[in-house]
Amino acid sequence: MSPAVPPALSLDGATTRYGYLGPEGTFTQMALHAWGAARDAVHHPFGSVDAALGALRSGEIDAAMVPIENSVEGGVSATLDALASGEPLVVVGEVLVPITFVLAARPGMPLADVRAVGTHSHAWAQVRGWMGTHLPHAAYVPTLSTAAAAAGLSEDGSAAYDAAVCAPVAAANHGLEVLAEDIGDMSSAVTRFVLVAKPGTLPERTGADKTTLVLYQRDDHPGGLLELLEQFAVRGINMSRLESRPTKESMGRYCFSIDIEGHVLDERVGEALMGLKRVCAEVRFLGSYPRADGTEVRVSDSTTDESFTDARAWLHSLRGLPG
Ligand SMILES: O=C(O)C(=O)C[C@]1(C(=O)O)C=C[C@@H](O)C=C1
Repeated sequence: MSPAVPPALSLDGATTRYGYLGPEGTFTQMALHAWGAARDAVHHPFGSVDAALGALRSGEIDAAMVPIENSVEGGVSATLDALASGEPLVVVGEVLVPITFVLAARPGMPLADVRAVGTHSHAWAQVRGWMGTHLPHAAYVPTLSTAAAAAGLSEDGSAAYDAAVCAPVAAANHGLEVLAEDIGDMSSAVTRFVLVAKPGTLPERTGADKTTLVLYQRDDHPGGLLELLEQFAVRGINMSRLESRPTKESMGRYCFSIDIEGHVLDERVGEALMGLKRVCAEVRFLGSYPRADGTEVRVSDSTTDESFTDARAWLHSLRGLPG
């Protein structure tokens, strides 16, 4: 799978300070390498998504690579929630990384003796079937990342688990022995990562773009979600992700985290955003950026830029205004 081609950003490769969910050996670090971040740039590992995005907000780093969505387990709540509130941040690019897990332990540990396994919650969800078959009695110990689980085994022997589910590179980095390879339940598993920056960086329109939004409703009423979605439907905009997340203010209050196909500079996307601005309590624009898979957006004749500008010129003529 080919990684995203970095767009023209004001993030200059050699001097950019990149943060990522670490430590070394995470899938997130692989995403940063696949993005093409210059090896001589600063690559700063953080212990959590919140810590990486916090450092971005405080100006300690210029951009952060974080996981947002996995093809097996779905959205990464820590990322969705950190982007949905607080000081605004924007996505400037995405990377897709194929996910392959190994089960690794200190040298000499037989598989039959593994009583507890440490890993990231998203990784555990992707190996549940394998664990049920091969280690049905093993307890699960959550760690902040898959590489943190591997690192824990190589430390002073105090880890609360005997084996880690991690990337092959993390096992190698820590001198661990691989007890089993390719233990993911879905061999096609992919995680989507986003490079996040402060607002002010708008990647160029490529014709193969995505826009990410978080929508807050004014109130709860029949057809409320339909009212939001029809803004896309009537303008021929395809949605590629929709998730509801609690606003955390009270029970039953949700916001909607959405990816649509297209760029904020596309007329149809701009018109949809204006429609949402009218009907929502808040529209949080989380960026327009090139799709990692490069698939061009299919646009019907009635929703091209030209059809919108023609219609606007026609309205202006009815109003006696210049085109
Ligand atoms: O723990 C890691 O290695 C990560 O990069 C995090 C993460 C995730 O949040 O989904 C990334 C990819 C895998 O799906 C499992 C864990």
